This record gives sequence, C-alpha cells and structure tokens, in this order.
Amino acid sequence: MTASNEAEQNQVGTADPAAASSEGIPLLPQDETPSGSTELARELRRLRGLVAGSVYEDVHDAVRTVRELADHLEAVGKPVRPKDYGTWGTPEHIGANPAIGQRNPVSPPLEPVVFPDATVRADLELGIEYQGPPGCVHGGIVALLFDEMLGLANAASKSVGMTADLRITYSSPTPLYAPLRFEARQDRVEGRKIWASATLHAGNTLCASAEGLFVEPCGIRDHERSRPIEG
Ligand SMILES: CCCCCCCCCC(=O)SCCNC(=O)CCNC(=O)[C@H](O)C(C)(C)COP(=O)(O)OP(=O)(O)OC[C@H]1O[C@@H](n2cnc3c(N)ncnc32)[C@H](O)[C@@H]1OP(=O)(O)O
Repeated sequence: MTASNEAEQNQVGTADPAAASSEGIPLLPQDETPSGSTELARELRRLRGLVAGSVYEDVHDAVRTVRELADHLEAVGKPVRPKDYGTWGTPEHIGANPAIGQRNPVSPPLEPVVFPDATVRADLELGIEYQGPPGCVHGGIVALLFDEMLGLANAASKSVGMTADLRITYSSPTPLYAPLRFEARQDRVEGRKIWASATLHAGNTLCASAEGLFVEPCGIRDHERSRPIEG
C-alpha cells in the first residue's frame, strides 16, 4: 500500500457503513501500518506500563538499550511537524494524538465505534500509568478522553469545532484495570456553535459525565466536517 493509500484508508469517517453491526462501525480503522509504527507504539505502551507500574533493583542495562533505540529512531525517522488547520484528520495528524493516536504510546488508545444514530462509543481499560488517586484514573485523563470523545461525536455528525467550554461532573471514582465505557453524542448545532455530551461508566456505575460547547473555526470546508479537530 502506498503512503497516500494508507492515508486515505485511515481518515476519520471513511469506515464502511456496510460493516455496521450492534458493535458499531470503527470510526478510526485500526489497521496495522506497513511501516510497523503501530506495532512499535504498542510495544512502547507495554514499556510505559512496566516502567510506571513496577519497581526494579537495577535498570541501567535497560537504560542503555532504550537510549540506543531512541538514538536509532532519531537517526532514521522523518519527523512529522505540527501543521496548520488544513491538515486536520490526516493519519500524520491523528497518529500523534494523545487519546486516539496509534503512533503515540501515550494514548490508551481509544478505539471508537459509531452507531447509526451517530452515537460514538469506546470501551477500554486504563492501567497504573493513568493513575490519579490510588486505584483510580486521574481526573485530567478523564477530561482528555471526554474532550476527544465529544470531538469524535461531532465528526460522526459531520461537524467540527474547537473546544470552547468543557464541563465535567465526576460522580464516582473511575477504577483502574476495569472495563470502562465512554459514550458521546452531538446534541445540537446553532450556526457555528455545537453542543455535545458524553458519559463514562464502569459497569453500571456512572463515573463521570461531560458537556461541551465547540465553535466551528471560520473557513471550514464541507469535506473537513467529518475530520477531527485536535488540541
Ligand atoms: C474525529 C476526531 C475528533 C477529535 C476531536 C478532538 C477534540 C479535541 C478538541 C480540542 O482540544 S480543541 C483545543 C482546545 N481549544 C482551544 O484551543 C480553543 C481556543 N479558543 C479559540 O480558538 C476561540 O476562542 C474559539 C474558536 C473557541 C472561538 O473563537 P471565535 O473567534 O471563532 O468565535 P467568536 O468569539 O466569534 O464566538 C462565536 C460564538 O461562540 C461563543 N463562544 C465562543 N467562545 C465561547 C466560550 N468559551 N464559552 C461560551 N461561548 C463561547 C461566542 O459567544 C459566539 O456566540 P454567538 O454567535 O451566539 O454570539
């Protein structure tokens, strides 16, 4: 597959509607990248959990190994530079996202699916590297994931907006290492203003809910309305 074919296949909102099922359609196809960078990020997520979640007697050998790897990647990689708004939604852009980016080991990642009513859902578990209070997910991580889910709900409804106001109600601690479910939907649009809302459950327990106001930037073109805006 060429890089441009890979780019087209990975754009938000290009999933095949014929694949709709009770499980929803993947909003961001999670195909392996031919380069192996998805796999590299997956291994780095393992490392991230091991480093944050364990104590060691001596990791100096590991430091040397990781430093060599970082030196190697620095030497052979072509940096992806931050771009302007015109690049929203491309794989180069989304891949680095801290919530959904397949290339970004910081992302859990969210793997959102969309339903015919444009509700967006993501199921995931978060490990100790996302810990805030003991045994619980950090509130800032919850906010990050809500912001992303609301943006994805907007994209699923063919609109884009910058987050102008994000309100979160934390109802119950969000447990680590437990199945979590985010659900988000767009509520209404008035001119450039877009309202969306979302919930986060652990089983039947409502952990948090969010309401966001988004404002469509001036100059957005029709084909960009199903692409993400990321902060
Ligand atoms: C598919 C994947 C999707 C992935 C989604 C990822 C989600 C991540 C989203 C983000 O993180 S975005 C990054 C964080 N947000 C920002 O950096 C936004 C910074 N703020 C701005 O850029 C501007 O303030 C903004 C674009 C929000 C608004 O500026 P504008 O000059 O375009 O709007 P303007 O001031 O003309 O206001 C337009 C309307 O919105 C209203 N408005 C603007 N900001 C508001 C606010 N903060 N609260 C309430 N209302 C607000 C404003 O009153 C007005 O209402 P009316 O039309 O009724 O008069």
